[in-house]
Amino acid sequence: MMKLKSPPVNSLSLELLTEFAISLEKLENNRACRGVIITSSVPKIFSSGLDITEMCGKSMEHYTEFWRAVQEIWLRVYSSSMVTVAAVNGSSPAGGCLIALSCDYRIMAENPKFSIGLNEAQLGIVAPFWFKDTFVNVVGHRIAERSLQLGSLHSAPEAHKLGLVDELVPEEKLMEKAAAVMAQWLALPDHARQLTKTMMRKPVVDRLVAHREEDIKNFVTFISKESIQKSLRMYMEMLKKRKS
Ligand SMILES: CCCCC/C=C\CCC/C=C/CC(=O)SCCNC(=O)CCNC(=O)[C@H](O)C(C)(C)COP(=O)(O)OP(=O)(O)OC[C@H]1O[C@@H](n2cnc3c(N)ncnc32)[C@H](O)[C@@H]1OP(=O)(O)O
Repeated sequence: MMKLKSPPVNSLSLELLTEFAISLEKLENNRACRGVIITSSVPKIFSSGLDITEMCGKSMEHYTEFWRAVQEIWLRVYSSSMVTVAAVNGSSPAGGCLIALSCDYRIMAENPKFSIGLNEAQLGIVAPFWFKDTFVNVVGHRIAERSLQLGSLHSAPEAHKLGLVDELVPEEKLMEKAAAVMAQWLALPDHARQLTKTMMRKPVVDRLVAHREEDIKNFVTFISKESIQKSLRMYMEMLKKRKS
């Protein structure tokens, strides 16, 4: 099991992304480890997505390093040879949702206060093509398009209805259910499951691998624009105001 632990809200900072990638690599290289459940040890939050402070007021070099780390974590989770189950035990906007979408199966706590989705448009930013492709592969083109254009965050019941999560279970049963799903998936021979997973996901993975440097350049150019920086600053202010 891998538990995201970066209070208060599990923002995906460069440090957390780097630790996450190293832990995944260790598991991937351990022949005895055939599956991983990804969850959070922060109450009510799976992950608040990418750490916005990493994308605000920093240098081009920093944005480059940060975006490479974001790409890396997606590549590792999405193309993992292990069975990956997301036990979504709290809200999961944007980058947090991407991690869940990149797993093989998603189980979410059935709490209507928890929400999940790719809400980038609400921040005035655009989800890159590989976020979009991952989303489309889970929910289909029409639902993904509407949800992305509106930057929707869906309540747990709504997310289940749309197919964004596979199952809802009472909060106290989440880990038990995740273990049961893992056992079901691990009952199959690894090689057949792995080859099938690769067949389904390879085109999307290959697309980023082929355009990785271009994608970094696009991100750095986009995020460095003063208008985008202003939107991000306003969003952070809104988060702080909402609190007080
Ligand atoms: C055309 C070419 C295109 C190329 C473009 C390429 C790429 C651009 C796309 C980049 C992709 C970005 C994806 C992302 O993940 S962006 C992040 C999106 N995340 C969010 O919108 C979530 C925001 N947070 C929340 O909604 C809430 O915090 C919450 C997660 C629901 C939790 O609520 P609550 O428990 O009430 O906690 P607070 O709101 O009080 O937060 C506590 C604390 O944490 C700070 N914070 C929250 N989220 C983030 C974050 N993502 N990054 C950094 N900091 C965050 C919040 O400001 C509070 O701080 P203070 O205690 O200091 O006030």
